[in-house]
Amino acid sequence: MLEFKSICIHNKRSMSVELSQQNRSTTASTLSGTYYRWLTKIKNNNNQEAVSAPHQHSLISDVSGKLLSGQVTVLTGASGSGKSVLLRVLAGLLPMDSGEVCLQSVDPLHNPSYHSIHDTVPTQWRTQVSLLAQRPQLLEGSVLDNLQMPYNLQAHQHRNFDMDWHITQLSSLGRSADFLQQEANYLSGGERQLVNTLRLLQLSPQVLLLDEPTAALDSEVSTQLVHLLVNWARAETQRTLLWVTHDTQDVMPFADQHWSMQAGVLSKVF
Ligand SMILES: Nc1ncnc2c1ncn2[C@@H]1O[C@H](COP(=O)(O)OP(=O)(O)OP(=O)(O)O)[C@@H](O)[C@H]1O
Repeated sequence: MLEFKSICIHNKRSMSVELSQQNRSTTASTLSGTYYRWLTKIKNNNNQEAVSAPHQHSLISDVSGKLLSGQVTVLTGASGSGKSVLLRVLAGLLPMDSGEVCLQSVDPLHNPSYHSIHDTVPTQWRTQVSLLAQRPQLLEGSVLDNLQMPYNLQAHQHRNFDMDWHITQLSSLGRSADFLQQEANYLSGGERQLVNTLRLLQLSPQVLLLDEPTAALDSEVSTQLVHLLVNWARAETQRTLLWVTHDTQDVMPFADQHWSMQAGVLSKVF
């Protein structure tokens, strides 16, 4: 289960205003007279702007929620409303200005443990809370090279690559084992997303954050991928999915929760 509370993120403009205010204060303490009064006036003007228009400077405002184990949560909202920003924060890829994200796990003896994002090494956090990004980055080489790549990383060196598992998943996506030998550089956008998805799923994170995973796929493969992801989530009780999409048709029948993001504010639809 992943719980997040009171997350706030300001955009760069407001951060640069805050920083420049701090710099001006430091400089002003060494000055006096006209220049000091001028600096104070600028500072006050900036403060008035921030007070009169607080939401202009927030990408995410006081956002809280719970992703329960075994559940699929669908997140919708207008373009630019902050959905991807929230996913990146939960994955530990974007720092928050305030708030908490906490992962609850249960060991084989059913003892719960809690890990705060603030106290966990980022690489360790991302082995359990993984983001499937909108624009997949693949390396030069074959599909197989890309799928095997994570096992070179220290965080996954103790795991073994399972070729049979990949062939089974590819078959459910209408692809034969020959797909593994294709050059990643020549893949279509949709095929790149399939490789990216399998590359993450094989590592078995507890929380999977999906940023429009079916956007580049035709409707047949899109339906196949939705089934693959939902089946994957349901295969282990601790897994949970947070699914950002503009196309709810395929995934909504599997949704346990539906959230909506509007201008950085999260609300519950059900
Ligand atoms: N690191 C950042 N610093 C400042 N602004 C950012 C940053 N990342 C995103 N933004 C801005 O935050 C807003 C929300 O972006 P986000 O990518 O979360 O939108 P979205 O809801 O996922 O949209 P879409 O549905 O089109 O993918 C946008 O205006 C974007 O320009």
